[in-house]
Amino acid sequence: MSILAQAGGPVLVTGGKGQLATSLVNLGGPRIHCVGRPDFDFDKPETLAATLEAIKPVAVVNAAAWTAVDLAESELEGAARANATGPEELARLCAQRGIPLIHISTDYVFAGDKGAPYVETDPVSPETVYGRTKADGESRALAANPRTIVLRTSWVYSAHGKNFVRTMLNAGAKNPALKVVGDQQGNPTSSDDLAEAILSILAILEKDGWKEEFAGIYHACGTGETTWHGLAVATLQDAATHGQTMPDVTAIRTEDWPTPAKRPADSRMDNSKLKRVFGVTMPAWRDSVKKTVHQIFAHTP
Ligand SMILES: NC(=O)C1=CN([C@@H]2O[C@H](COP(=O)(O)OP(=O)(O)OC[C@H]3O[C@@H](n4cnc5c(N)ncnc54)[C@H](OP(=O)(O)O)[C@@H]3O)[C@@H](O)[C@H]2O)C=CC1
Ligand SMILES: Cc1cn([C@H]2C[C@H](O)[C@@H](COP(=O)(O)OP(=O)(O)O[C@H]3O[C@@H](C)C(=O)[C@@H](O)[C@H]3O)O2)c(=O)[nH]c1=O
Repeated sequence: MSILAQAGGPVLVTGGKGQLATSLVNLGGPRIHCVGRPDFDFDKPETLAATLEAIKPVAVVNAAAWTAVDLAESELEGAARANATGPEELARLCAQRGIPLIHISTDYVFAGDKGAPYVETDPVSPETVYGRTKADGESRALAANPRTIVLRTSWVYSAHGKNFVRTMLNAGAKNPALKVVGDQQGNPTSSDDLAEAILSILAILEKDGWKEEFAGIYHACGTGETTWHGLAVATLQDAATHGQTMPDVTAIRTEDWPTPAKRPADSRMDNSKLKRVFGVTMPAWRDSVKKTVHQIFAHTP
C-alpha cells in the first residue's frame, strides 16, 4: 500500500521504463502517471508542455536523464538537453502552474576528493560531462521553479533495468573470475528505497502544503558505504545463497580499468538534511542489495 494518499490529483513521473520511474510506478499506486519517450522527450521540447497540459499533475518527479556516463563524454549536446536544459524547461512549466518538482541528481557532481561524506553545502566539482550536465541541471531547475527539490542519489540499482548489480550477476554467472575496482567508494542505493523516500516527501507536501524551506538540495543515498568491489562481492555472495556459483572477485585499481569518464574516488554523501527536514531515513545498502538479489532470483525461471 502506497504511502501516497489514494485520493488526489495525478503525480507525473518522467523516465519511462527507467529504474527509478519503474520503482515509482510499482510502489506509488494509481496516482502515479509515468511518461517516457517518444511522448515525453527532452529532445522535443514541445512534448513537455503537451504532457503537463494533458495530465494536469499536482506534482512532478523528473526521473528522466542521460545516464550513460562514458557515452556522454562524446555526446555533450544530447546529455545537456536531457540533464540540464530539458529539466530547466520542465521546471519553468511547473513554476507556471505553481506545482512542485522533485528533480533527481547524482553524486557525480562531485570530484570525490573531499575525503569525507559530502554535504549539500559543499561546492560541486564535476569532472565528467555527465556530472557537469547534472550539476547544471540542478541549478537551472532550482532557478526556474521556486518549488524545486533536488534529490542527489548514487550508485542506483534495482531488479530491473541496466545497473551494476545486474551486470555483476550476469558476469558472475558466465565467468569464474572478475576484476572490479576497489579504490572508488560511495553509497549504493536501491531504486525502490529512493522511490519510497520520494513518496514520503510527496505525502508530506500534500499533507502540510508547500513550505519555502523545502526548496533546495538533499542527499538521498543508501545508508553505509562500500567500494564497487565491495558491492560486487556482496551481490555475488547473495547470489550464491540462491545457488549461483561464487566467482573469484579481485579488487583492482582505477588505472587498471580505464574508462572515457573519470569516476570520483570517494563520492560518499551525508543524508542528515533529508532526515532533519523530511524525517526520511534511507535503508542500509547491504540489506537492500540482499532484497534486490532475492527479487531477481524470484523472477528468474
Ligand atoms: N543509475 C544510477 O546509477 C544513478 C542515477 N542517478 C539519477 O537518478 C535518475 C534516475 O536514474 P535511473 O532510473 O537509474 O535512469 P535510467 O537510465 O534507468 O532511466 C533513464 C530514463 O530517462 C530516459 N531518457 C533519457 N534521455 C531522455 C530524453 N532526452 N528525454 C526524455 N527521457 C529521456 C530514458 O529513456 P530511454 O529508455 O528511451 O532511453 C530512461 O527511461 C536520473 O536523474 C539519474 O541521473 C543518480 C545517481 C546514480
Ligand atoms: C562492469 C565493471 C565495472 N567496473 C568499474 C568501472 C567503474 O569505475 C565502476 C562503476 O561502473 P559502471 O560504469 O557500471 O557505473 P557508472 O556508470 O559509473 O555508475 C554511475 O552511474 C551514474 C548514472 C551515476 O549517477 C553514478 O552514481 C553511478 O551509479 O566499476 C569494474 O571495475 N569491473 C567491471 O566488471
